[in-house]
Amino acid sequence: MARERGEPVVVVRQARASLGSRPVLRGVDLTVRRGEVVALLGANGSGKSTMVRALVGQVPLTGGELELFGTPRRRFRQWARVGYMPQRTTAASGVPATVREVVSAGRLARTKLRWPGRGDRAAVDRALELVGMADRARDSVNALSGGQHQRVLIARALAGEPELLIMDEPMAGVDLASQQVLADALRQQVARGTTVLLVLHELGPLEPLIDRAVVLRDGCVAHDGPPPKAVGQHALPGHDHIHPHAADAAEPIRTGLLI
Ligand SMILES: Nc1ncnc2c1ncn2[C@@H]1O[C@H](COP(=O)(O)OP(=O)(O)OP(=O)(O)O)[C@@H](O)[C@H]1O
Repeated sequence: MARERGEPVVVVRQARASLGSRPVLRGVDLTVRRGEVVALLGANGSGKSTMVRALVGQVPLTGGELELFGTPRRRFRQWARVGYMPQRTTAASGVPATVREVVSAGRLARTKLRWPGRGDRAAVDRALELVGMADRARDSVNALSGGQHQRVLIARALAGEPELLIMDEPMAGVDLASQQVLADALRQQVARGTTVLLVLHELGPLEPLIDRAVVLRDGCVAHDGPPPKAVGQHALPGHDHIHPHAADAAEPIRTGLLI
């Protein structure tokens, strides 16, 4: 893809972090430049969520450095420039809120204490349109399916019109039709120049959007380069090419990146 590459938006240098007594990040290097769409891949427990949670300040580093928009993370305050979608949670959290209210919360870093204006409402409308939830705006989030919750959480991240979008497994538990809707929403966002860092298990319908894949293994970077070409499980580096019908399939061929 021939998008203009700009200055680094995310810089991670030799990041180290522990959860409890377990070292989870063991010297991660990662750079995402303006306009890039980077997928963070890796097996369960390889440290992907911990890496993006460290970026948004939810996990402290025990070593190394993080920068957002050229500013060291601990001094970074411009959170309106960053949209974060956490790993699958429910948008409901027991609070009786409408879809529109949850998505509007994505504007808070921009509106701060002022009353939301026309521009804010337009941004919320656009985000709801993008994920195909405009007709559900007045519904309670408690009445949504899992995939619809994901759409609402993505709309909440988009509503803030962030320059950098960080998403942790946005496609988890989402059916193929919804994945396509979300991929289209993301494509439109990327066309507007948004930089994206995504934690993914497989590339799926997002594959054409991904510029680069960074694969973590045991808290270290095992691969940083072009994304795998094919779609689905077979697309993942490290997928064991073993098939039940294969005559001598005793030894799986490991390409070695995920496991
Ligand atoms: N609160 C915690 N306390 C202790 N260890 C934790 C905690 N949260 C996660 N871990 C461990 O940290 C490691 C990395 O977890 P992380 O969630 O970053 O992995 P991941 O690559 O995102 O995995 P997944 O694909 O399963 O979401 C795992 O071994 C996990 O068991």
